[in-house]
Amino acid sequence: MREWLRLMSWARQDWKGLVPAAVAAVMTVFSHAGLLAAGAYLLSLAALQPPIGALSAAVAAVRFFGLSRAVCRYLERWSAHRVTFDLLAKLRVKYYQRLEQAPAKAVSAVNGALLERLTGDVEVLQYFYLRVLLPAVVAGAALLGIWLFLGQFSQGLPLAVTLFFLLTGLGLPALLRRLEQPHEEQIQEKREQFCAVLTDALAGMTEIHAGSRQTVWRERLVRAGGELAAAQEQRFRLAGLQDAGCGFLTQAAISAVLVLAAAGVRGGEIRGVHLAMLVLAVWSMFEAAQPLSHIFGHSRETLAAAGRLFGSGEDVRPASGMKSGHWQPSSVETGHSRLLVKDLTVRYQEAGQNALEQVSLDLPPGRKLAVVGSSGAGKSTLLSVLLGLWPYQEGSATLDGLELSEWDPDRLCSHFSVVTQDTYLFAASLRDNILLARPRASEAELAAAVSLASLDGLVARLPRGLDTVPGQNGRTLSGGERQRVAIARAYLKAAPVWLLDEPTNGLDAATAAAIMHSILTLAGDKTVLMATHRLVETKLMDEILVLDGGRVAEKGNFQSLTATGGLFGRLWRLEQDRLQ
Ligand SMILES: Nc1ncnc2c1ncn2[C@@H]1O[C@H](COP(=O)(O)OP(=O)(O)OP(=O)(O)O)[C@@H](O)[C@H]1O
Repeated sequence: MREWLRLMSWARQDWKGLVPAAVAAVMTVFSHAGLLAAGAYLLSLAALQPPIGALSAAVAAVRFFGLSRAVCRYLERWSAHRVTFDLLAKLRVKYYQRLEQAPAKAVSAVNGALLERLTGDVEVLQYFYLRVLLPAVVAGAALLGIWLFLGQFSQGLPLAVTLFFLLTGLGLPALLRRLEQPHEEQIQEKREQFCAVLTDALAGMTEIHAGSRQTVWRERLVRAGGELAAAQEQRFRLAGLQDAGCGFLTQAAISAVLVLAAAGVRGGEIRGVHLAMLVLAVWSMFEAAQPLSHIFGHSRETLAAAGRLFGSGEDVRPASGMKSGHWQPSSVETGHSRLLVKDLTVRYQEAGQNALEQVSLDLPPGRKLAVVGSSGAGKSTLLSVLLGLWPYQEGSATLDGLELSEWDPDRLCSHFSVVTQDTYLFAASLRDNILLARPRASEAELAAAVSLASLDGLVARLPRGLDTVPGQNGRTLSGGERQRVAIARAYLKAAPVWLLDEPTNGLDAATAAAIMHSILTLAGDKTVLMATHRLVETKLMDEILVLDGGRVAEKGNFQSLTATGGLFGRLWRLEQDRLQ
C-alpha cells in the first residue's frame, strides 16, 4: 500500500501531462467502438435500401469516428510515452543522487544489482502508468460507456456484458496471479544474479584470463542466463494462458450479447437494424478489458520495483548532509581548512568489529600528516569518513568547527583534492578527464596543470594530444600516468586540503618518488593527509599517525618514531630490509 501511495504521488508530479494522455486513451476506445457501431449500423440500414439521405448521418459518423480514432490513438501514444519517459528520467536522476549522497550503500551493494535497479527497475516503473494506471482509467470509462449505451436497448445486456468484462479484466487475472507470484520473485532474483555475474566477469576480465578461468566463468554465465531464461519461460506460459482465456471470454461475451439481443429483436424490444451494431460495439469495448487483465502482473512488478528503488533510497543515511539553517563555513575561498578528529569510531556492520576506534587527529591549515599502518589498519576508512563517504558511529570529526555529518556533501567535497590508489579515468578525452575537477578552467590553467603534473611528455606522444581518448578507465595509460592525471585534477581543483590514499600504490620506486615530488610541490602550503604503505614517503611529512587494528598506536615525526623503536620503527626496518 505504501508503494502504491508513493507511486501515485510520484506520478502526480506530472499530472498535467497525465490527464490529457488519459483523456486521449478514453477517446480512442470510444472512437473505436463508435466506428464499429456506426459501420455496422450503416451496413444494416443500407441492406433495407432506404433513401440515400437516411444514410447520411451514419456515413458522417463513420467518417468522424474513423478520423478521431486515428488522431486520438496518436495523441494517446505520444502524450503517454512523453510523460512516462519524463517521469522515468526524473526518477533515474533522483535515485542516482541518493546513491551519490550515500555511497556507503553503493559500496556495500553488489554492483550488478545496483545497475539492474538503475536500469531494469526504473524501466519497469513505466508500466505503472502505461499498463496499470491508464488501462484502469480506460476500463472504468468503458464500463460506464457500456452501461449508458446498452442500457438504451435492454436491461439484461449491460448486466451480462459487465459480468464478462469483470471476468476478463479481473477474475481470470486474479486467478492466474496466484500461480504467477512465485515465478515473479524468482525472475527478479535470477535477473539480479545474472547481472551480478556479468558485471563481475567484465570487471575481472584480466584476472580471469590471468588465472585461465575463462571456462569456469563462461559456464557460470551460461548457468545464470539459463536459470533466468527458465524462470521467464514459466511466466510466459502463464501469460499465454491468460491471453487465450481473455480471447475466449471476449468471444463468450459477444455470443451472449448476440443471443440476448436476438431474443430482444424477437420480442420487439430491440430493432433488428441495431443488432450488428450492439454486437460490434461490445466487441470493441472489450479492447479496454484486455489490458486490464495484465494489471495484476504489471502492478506486482512495478510495486516490487518501487519497493526496491524507493526502499533503497530510504535505508540510506547520507554520511554527510546539510541540516537546514546551518551556517556553512567557506574556507574553500580562504584556502584554510582545519580538520579535527576526536575519538572517532567507525563500524561497517552494525554488530561488526570497529574499523576505527577512538582515533584522534588535528590537522591545522598547511600541516602535512601521513597515516601509516599495516593492511587493514583502517587508513582508507579514515579517508572515506573525512570525505563524507562513510558515516561514523561515535566521536566527532569536524571541518572548520562543523561536524562532517552536518555538511552539505557537495560543499564538503569542494574542500578536498583527492588522489586515490587507483584513479578512474572515464571513456572521454584526456582533456575532459582532467577538467573533471574544474570544468570551467581556462586553457592556460589546463596547460599549467598538465605541465606541473609532468603530463606534457605523454600529451606530446599521444596522436591527438589532450583530445585523445585513453580508453575505458585509461586502458592505454600506465599506472603512473593515470596517477599524474589524478594529480593534475587535484591541482586544478585547488582545494585547501589534499587527501591522498596511497597515491603511489603499485608504482616502481622511481616513479613513486617522482609522483610524490609532484604532489608535494603542487600541494605547496596546502594541508595534506596521506595514507601510505611506503614509509620512505613519510620523511617529508610534518607528522605521522601510526594505526594498528583501527587504533592509534603511535604519533610523532619520522625522526622521533624511528628513534623509539616502536611499531613504526619495526615497520621501517622491515621496509629497509626488503629494499636491500
Ligand atoms: N566496505 C567494507 N565493508 C566491510 N568491511 C570493510 C569495508 N572496507 C573495509 N573494511 C574492513 O575495515 C578494516 C579497515 O579497512 P581499510 O581498507 O580502512 O584498511 P587499510 O588500512 O586502508 O588497508 P589497505 O592498506 O590494505 O588498503 C578492514 O578490516 C577491512 O576488512
